[in-house]
Amino acid sequence: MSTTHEHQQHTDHSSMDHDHDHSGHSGMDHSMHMGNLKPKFFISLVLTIPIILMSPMMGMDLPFQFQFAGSEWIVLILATILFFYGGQPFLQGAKMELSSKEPAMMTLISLGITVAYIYSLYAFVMNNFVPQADHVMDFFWELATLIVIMLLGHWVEMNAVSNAGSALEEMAQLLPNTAHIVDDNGDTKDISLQEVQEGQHVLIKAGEKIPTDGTVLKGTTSVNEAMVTGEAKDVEKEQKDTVIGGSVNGSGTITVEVTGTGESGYLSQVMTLVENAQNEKSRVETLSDKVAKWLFYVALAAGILAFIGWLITSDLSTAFERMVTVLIIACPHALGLAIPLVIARSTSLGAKNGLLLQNREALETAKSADVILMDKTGTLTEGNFAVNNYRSFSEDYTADQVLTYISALEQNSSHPLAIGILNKAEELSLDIPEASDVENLPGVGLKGTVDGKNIKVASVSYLNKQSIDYDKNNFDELSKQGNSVSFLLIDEQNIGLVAQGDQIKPAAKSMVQSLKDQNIDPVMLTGDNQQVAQAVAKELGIDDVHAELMPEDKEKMVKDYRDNGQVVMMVGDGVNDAPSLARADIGIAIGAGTDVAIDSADIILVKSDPSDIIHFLTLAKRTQRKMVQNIWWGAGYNIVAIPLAAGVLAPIGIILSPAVGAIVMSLSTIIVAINAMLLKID
Ligand SMILES: Nc1ncnc2c1ncn2[C@@H]1O[C@H](COP(=O)(O)OP(=O)(O)OP(=O)(O)O)[C@@H](O)[C@H]1O
Ligand SMILES: [Cu+]
Ligand SMILES: [Mg+2]
Repeated sequence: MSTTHEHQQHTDHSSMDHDHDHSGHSGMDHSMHMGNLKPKFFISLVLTIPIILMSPMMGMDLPFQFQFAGSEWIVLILATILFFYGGQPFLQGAKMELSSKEPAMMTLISLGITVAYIYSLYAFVMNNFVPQADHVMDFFWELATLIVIMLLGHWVEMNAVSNAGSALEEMAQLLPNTAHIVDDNGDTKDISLQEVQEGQHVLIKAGEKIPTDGTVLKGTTSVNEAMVTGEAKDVEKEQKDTVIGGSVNGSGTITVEVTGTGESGYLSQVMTLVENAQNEKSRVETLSDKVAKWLFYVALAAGILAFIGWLITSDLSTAFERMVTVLIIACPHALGLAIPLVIARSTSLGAKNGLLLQNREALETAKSADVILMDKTGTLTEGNFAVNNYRSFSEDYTADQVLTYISALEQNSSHPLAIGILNKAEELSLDIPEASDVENLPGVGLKGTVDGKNIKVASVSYLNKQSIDYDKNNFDELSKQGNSVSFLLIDEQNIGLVAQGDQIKPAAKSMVQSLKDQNIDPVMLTGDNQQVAQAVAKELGIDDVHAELMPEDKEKMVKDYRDNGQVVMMVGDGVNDAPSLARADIGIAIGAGTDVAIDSADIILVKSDPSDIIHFLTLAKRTQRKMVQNIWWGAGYNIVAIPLAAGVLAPIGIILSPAVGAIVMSLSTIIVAINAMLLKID
């Protein structure tokens, strides 16, 4: 069985709105209902100062402390306000966790502060109203500092998380508010971006932000797409080139026809993808919540054990004190942050560098990748076909007619080969008839009806399979020169061919080498003919080549490798790659590819640059390292603190107080947060 890929459609924009208000996406499970912790932290801090001054820490009077008649009442009142006001976010979080029967971090914190508060109330009553009782140590000092430090920690955490999420906000701000619409008379008028519709003509002046996706009708310019695709170099644009909403126009003035606005625009789609990727955090949350749940029981058990142990070796009140201390100290704060912060950072870092992570699991799987299957056309090569040769084998048709018939079918295709052919037809100003009943033959070509004739555009493997004759010498010569050859069949008769050449992407060769250096075997899979495949593979240094594959063959290759126990990455762009992308352990789609491929993939290379595969591997490696580091920093605190608080080292005089525990906890939290932010890709 393959892993199920539960991708949300990247075309689902229900969560998008025109105002690009993404304030609610930071998505930390328990922080969502915590409100603004900043004022809460500062008010709690002010309340805490008199408590620290007037209440003994762990029963010890510190030099700066003072007491006067009735001061214990002030401490009691302040601590009560602090408990209900400052502790409210945690208590509320715990209520939610408990009502869903999932005790986790908030429950642990609440357990700590509630136990501290109630125990201190008990101490207060005993010390003030039961004259003959022994003095009972209260925990007001600890209660106050715990709440303040906890608030600080969560405030920092939420800040860190919303910073990680701000890649989305940055993207949202790329779009201007208005667009200059050009009407049929050539007059321009400014309208708000929401009102712009597909098909309208928009004027973009030098230096302005480009408001929508579109195709250039008039003018030339260079455009900075860095904020959208991460491509640092300016991109030259002339007639027919596409521009992306959110990129910045350089020195020229252009008029574009709008092809995508608002929600259908590229930028919105990218934002939806990022959002989906970030929402996957909730799954990680539950994972760390699971750990917290486990810790909750450990803390309870440790508390009870400490109670029993101290009851045997000491007295009841010490036993209570120790138990309370253990429960106060068990807060797994940093642990809850360890993974989500890294994922959030990694996702936004990826997005800024042209890597969209649709499925974060890919970050973890990447470390064990054994083999990478790569599609040729559009992935390793540009997919920018140019017709080098076209001819007729039949006396009834001229070469131009062959091209005309082929073009009639290709008008209905978005395959890279189709675009090359149509460009040629246009160059020759051929008059192309309409085709009807056009059907895509995956891995083969197209079929349809033109002028009442049954027409097919087919690959050489189809001819071989159907035993249709062709001039092998001529075919070999063309394909050895690197041409992809498509035949025209009329009523299954071989009428002619068109041969087109493509260029290898400049970054492909070094990418292949770098994969080999990382011990990931590069394999090329292509639907194209054997000779072209060999030529490209040789150029790139790929030894393992499989050509003339049908989409299902590609998928089967992926399956075979996986059945062999290998972890498979698959990179592709076309409809024919979609099944293999979904089947692979890590599916990587080329951003310029088809929507189906993009929807099936775990990762999208926005810039369509093969070297971003290497960047992804680097990002994955670093993310993994940070996660492990952070889990140790987070759990390390608990591993050390719980037994210390329970009094394991009491025989040699070391006992952890709740206050010191809280300080260490905050330190480990800050380390985890900073460590996550230090994740870089270069
Ligand atoms: N629209 C089309 N026009 C002409 N030929 C086509 C078309 N679609 C497919 N073919 C033929 O079928 C073959 C296989 O196509 P397919 O899309 O599976 O792979 P490809 O794009 O050539 O290569 P790759 O798998 O490397 O992307 C092509 O090489 C071509 O001969
Ligand atoms: Cu905490
Ligand atoms: Mg392809």
